[in-house]
Amino acid sequence: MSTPATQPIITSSSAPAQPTVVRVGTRKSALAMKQAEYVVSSLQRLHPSVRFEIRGMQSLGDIDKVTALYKMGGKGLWTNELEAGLVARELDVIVHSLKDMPTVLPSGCVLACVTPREDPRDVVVVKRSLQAQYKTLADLPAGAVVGTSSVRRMAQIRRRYPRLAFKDMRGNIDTRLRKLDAEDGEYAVLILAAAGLLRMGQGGRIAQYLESRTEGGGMLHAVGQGGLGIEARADDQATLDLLKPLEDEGAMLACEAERSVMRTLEGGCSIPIGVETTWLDGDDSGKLRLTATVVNVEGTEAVDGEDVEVIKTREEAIEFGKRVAKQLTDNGAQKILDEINAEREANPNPNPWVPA
Ligand SMILES: NCc1[nH]cc(CCC(=O)O)c1CC(=O)O
Repeated sequence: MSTPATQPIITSSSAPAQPTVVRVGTRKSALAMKQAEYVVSSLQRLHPSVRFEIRGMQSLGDIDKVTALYKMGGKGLWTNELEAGLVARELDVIVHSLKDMPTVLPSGCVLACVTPREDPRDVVVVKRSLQAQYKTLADLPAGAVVGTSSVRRMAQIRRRYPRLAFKDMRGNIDTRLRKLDAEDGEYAVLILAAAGLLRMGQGGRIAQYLESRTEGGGMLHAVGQGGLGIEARADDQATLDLLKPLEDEGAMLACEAERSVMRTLEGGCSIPIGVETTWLDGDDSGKLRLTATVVNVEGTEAVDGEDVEVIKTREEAIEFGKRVAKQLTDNGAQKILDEINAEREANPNPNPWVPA
């Protein structure tokens, strides 16, 4: 059979040809656009002959600012439209805040690359007019209002500082800072991710870093916090090859372990879980410590788990995450998870849960 003249000549090399245009999808928020611009400029330097185009898309979570987030389903709220575009081949990659990326991806989609991680910790931001008086959570007087929509953050802080009050706070980072600083505003502090503030050039607003060793009470961050995840189609080898050199292996392994804890525990629903991962004894030891906590909404109960293992591959990271998840369920996390799920089904929860 003769080959029609219009068909490309297939060479013996298995490497797919470089694409000429790569369409990069992202949410349209200022932070998401900044993150996509960072990824695109890094890719552009690596691959000068490829054209990278950013497509900002509004997600359901951005468009509907009224419906309580938990009623909109939680998982995938920020990413469903983008993934539909990826599957339909209208996009070639998606740049996500890893923490907003579901732990289970649509069939045919993969987490292709995790870039170097920004500081994963949560931080305290103090209202401008109170900055001279208060530097840390421990400084705050009884009844001071902490702004956060995250059950994970609220429950962990409430456990250590039961005298503080909590109030929902939604919106993009700039909106939240404006609401915090408003003269007639009721918030004393906000809890935010260091990463978002740093990327938005607002690092100067950070008053206190929260972590497991924070004096007065530890705080574990969200799964994937501070990381950027790049999603692509599993069968798009040419694009996967373009992304490979951007990967930070240490960040990828740590984030895969964190995501595995979450994936193992969550079943059908997102859950309030805090984590912390640390590479021990220098970069080359391969020894990863993973700490995790599951908290109840009231902040009265928490179940903790921790382990150290040598992790060299993605598969090992995922198995490690499963073992820490098992430790959490062995220690009683299932009771907390069942309560959260039962409450969610039974009653339109006045405290919408935001996966932050
Ligand atoms: N929940 C929203 C969200 N998703 C990603 C970030 C920025 C930090 C990051 O990359 O983890 C934020 C803001 C925040 O939690 O303060």
